[in-house]
Amino acid sequence: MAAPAAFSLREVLGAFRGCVTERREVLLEPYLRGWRGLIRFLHSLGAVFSFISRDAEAKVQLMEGYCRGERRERYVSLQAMVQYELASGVVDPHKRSGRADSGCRTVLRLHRALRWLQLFLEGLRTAGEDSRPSAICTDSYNASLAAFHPWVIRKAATVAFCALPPRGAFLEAMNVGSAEDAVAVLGEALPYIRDVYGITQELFAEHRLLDLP
Ligand SMILES: CCCCCCCC/C=C\CCCCCCCC(=O)N[C@@H](COP(=O)(O)O)[C@H](O)/C=C/CCCCCCCCCCCCC
Repeated sequence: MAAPAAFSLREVLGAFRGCVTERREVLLEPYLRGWRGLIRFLHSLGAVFSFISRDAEAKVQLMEGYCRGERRERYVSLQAMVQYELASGVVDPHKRSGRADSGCRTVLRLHRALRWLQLFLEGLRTAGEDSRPSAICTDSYNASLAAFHPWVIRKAATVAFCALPPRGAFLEAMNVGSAEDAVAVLGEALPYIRDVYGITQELFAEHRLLDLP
């Protein structure tokens, strides 16, 4: 069997660039492809991150199942998915209980993680050469995802972040050339990630889906 292709930041950039349509809809196929690329990168960082990649992978897989399933036309975009799952009662923003496998709930977890990613990449791009990815990652996590995680996950995540390589090695692992090249590609990728995050946030807020249990 062929070895999985190496991570490239350009692929992730391409996926997130292809997410938003002219009508400002977020397409699920490239969205999940972007996540697949990120998970691949996480694998390359070692087994200490596997509890994180397993969770992200399970969520992406669940969504891929919907995108290829019987109701795939309902899962072409986030907007179509929200409309369908609300109309069919798969999710109900007024009830505390809800289906743990709904698309809206699953995307909400990825969406919150996208905010972490945005902060982390912004930090990596703008911090000085002596900065440590572990510190930037911890700060970005505390400012975003941590609020949604119980103590034990926060603790495990913070310990794992300490294993991140130094900035130079981290940027080179993105496979776009030198650390300077990687910083330039991050600068290109960030507006697309920000846009996808902003549209999703607005959509979920409009339908009161930001607190789905
Ligand atoms: C552009 C390349 C450079 C950056 C590369 C970053 C690669 C990151 C890849 C994946 C990010 C992980 C996404 C994690 C999704 C977590 C979703 C979540 O919040 N799940 C929790 C709640 O789910 P339910 O129980 O409600 O179903 C779940 O409890 C979480 C469990 C695992 C721990 C999650 C810790 C998240 C830390 C995020 C930082 C990742 C650190 C990567 C270091 C570069």
